Amino acid sequence: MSALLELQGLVKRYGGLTATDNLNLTVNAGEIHAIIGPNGAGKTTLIHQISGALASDSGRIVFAGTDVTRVPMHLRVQAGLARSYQITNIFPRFSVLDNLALAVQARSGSSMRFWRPAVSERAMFEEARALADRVGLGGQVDGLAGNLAHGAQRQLELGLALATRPRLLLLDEPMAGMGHEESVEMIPLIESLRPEIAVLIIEHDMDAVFRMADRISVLVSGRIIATGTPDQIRCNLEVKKAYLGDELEDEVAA
Ligand SMILES: Nc1ncnc2c1ncn2[C@@H]1O[C@H](COP(=O)(O)OP(=O)(O)OP(=O)(O)O)[C@@H](O)[C@H]1O
Repeated sequence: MSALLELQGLVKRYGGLTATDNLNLTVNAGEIHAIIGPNGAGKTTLIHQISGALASDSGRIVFAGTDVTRVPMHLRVQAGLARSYQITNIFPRFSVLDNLALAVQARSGSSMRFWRPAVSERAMFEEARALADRVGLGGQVDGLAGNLAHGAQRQLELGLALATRPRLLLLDEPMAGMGHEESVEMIPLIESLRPEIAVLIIEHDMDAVFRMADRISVLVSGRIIATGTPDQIRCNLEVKKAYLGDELEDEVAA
């Protein structure tokens, strides 16, 4: 597998606190790579740095062979590095289909081409419909986005991110606030992105992480202490000592 994203010696400081501490990480094309770690380990900070929402103090972020460390967020999105939400927000009073169509238009539109639509309206809605099907909302395209259940809204956010045609999707706790049934629907959806789209996911639901991930990296105090397959991480003594311990044995009994 080839490296799609490489983080080299990445650092982020908040005053005297080093939240990302000389961090190295590789995400391969087409893999689902999960980052787990205790509260305050630096997971959200890291996702912000990769997406471009937060500037890094030092180190390099290389995406698809290009150094994007100083590249603004919208250009990272155009290059195929997208984050689930915060790319396009849901318009609650628009239908599911219209939300997706707008996201398609946002991707294909360009300020240099404002005098004519970048894609025909028909093509735009066809793509929006295909995206709705892909994220399991094919039966709800006419409903208002604001009326969707919580889990379905997360599915729509995923659809909006897919409208950017990412090569790497950053997912920050996609199952947060979901009930068991909603999580169970989300897992195959994320798995279905592979191998076309690589996924870097932060998720507290250990059961979901250990089911889905090809590889897991464990983040403690801003440093990756281990990277490996779910089985390797499950058996890693340093990981058990530093973080997972009994919690992992209870939740992810092999
Ligand atoms: N804007 C900020 N200013 C100062 N310190 C911050 C800021 N954001 C985060 N921190 C600190 O940086 C460290 C890493 O925080 P971060 O939110 O990235 O961790 P996390 O692993 O995502 O935590 P959680 O699992 O609880 O969401 C923590 O000690 C946190 O208190």
